[in-house]
Amino acid sequence: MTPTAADHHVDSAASAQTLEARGVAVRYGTVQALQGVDLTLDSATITGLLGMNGSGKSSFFGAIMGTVKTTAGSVRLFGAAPKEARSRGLVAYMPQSENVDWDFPISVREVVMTGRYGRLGLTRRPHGRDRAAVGEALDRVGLTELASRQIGELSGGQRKRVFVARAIAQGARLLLLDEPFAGVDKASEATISALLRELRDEGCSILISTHDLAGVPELCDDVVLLKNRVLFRGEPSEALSPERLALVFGLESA
Ligand SMILES: Nc1ncnc2c1ncn2[C@@H]1O[C@H](COP(=O)(O)OP(=O)(O)OP(=O)(O)O)[C@@H](O)[C@H]1O
Repeated sequence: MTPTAADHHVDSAASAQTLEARGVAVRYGTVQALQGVDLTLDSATITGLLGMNGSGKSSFFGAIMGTVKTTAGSVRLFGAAPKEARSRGLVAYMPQSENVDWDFPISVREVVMTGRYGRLGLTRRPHGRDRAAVGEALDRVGLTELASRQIGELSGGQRKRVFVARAIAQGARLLLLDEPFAGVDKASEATISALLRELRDEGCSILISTHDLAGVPELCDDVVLLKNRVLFRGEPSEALSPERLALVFGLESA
């Protein structure tokens, strides 16, 4: 088969660093949410982003997606600017549940199809291959039977799985998950964690903000401790030492 321009993009993306953030700063009026944040991510890793409320986790996700304005520094995804990486479908974002309008009249299948929008062209009319990709993604996260439901008619864990399915349908290579386990029961958390590990093993890089410290050693390969800047980056066992937790959360232990 003759290589296409799209293939060339994917090839060049494969050779570049998944994420390269240098000196990122975000400021809202007088609030300095992030300052001097450096972070690189490789493919095929799950990285936990830990920090207390207000430490800048969501702002960092926004800076990576290019939806929050940075006041200093640079972000490259697969060698491209955030907006370009987004338009190429390389990066997917799962927002915190409270930032989603669950009453919006849209079905599970339609939300997952939005992951294909970048490929649909101006008419936004799905082709057979788009419907097949959505069907496979729904199947993979176990939501096939609920595909026609309005998104508000799902449990907390099912709602999270819709976003994982959307990222799969999109073919994203970097997943940014903001609190994927909030409002999720233990069984659903285990299902979602297993799915994320599978995606990691297929080469995806996954950055997860979570307050669920107990689940971090099993899920994450690597941990970043954030307090408006990166305080620590390394193995979960080192990140979760009592001294480091005290520094970041003011806690004695996990
Ligand atoms: N739109 C905004 N306008 C003004 N200040 C903001 C805005 N968004 C965030 N902030 C402030 O920036 C800082 C970082 O917020 P951010 O939401 O990035 O933290 P977070 O670590 O994601 O918090 P949480 O764990 O509560 O979600 C906080 O002090 C917050 O109050």
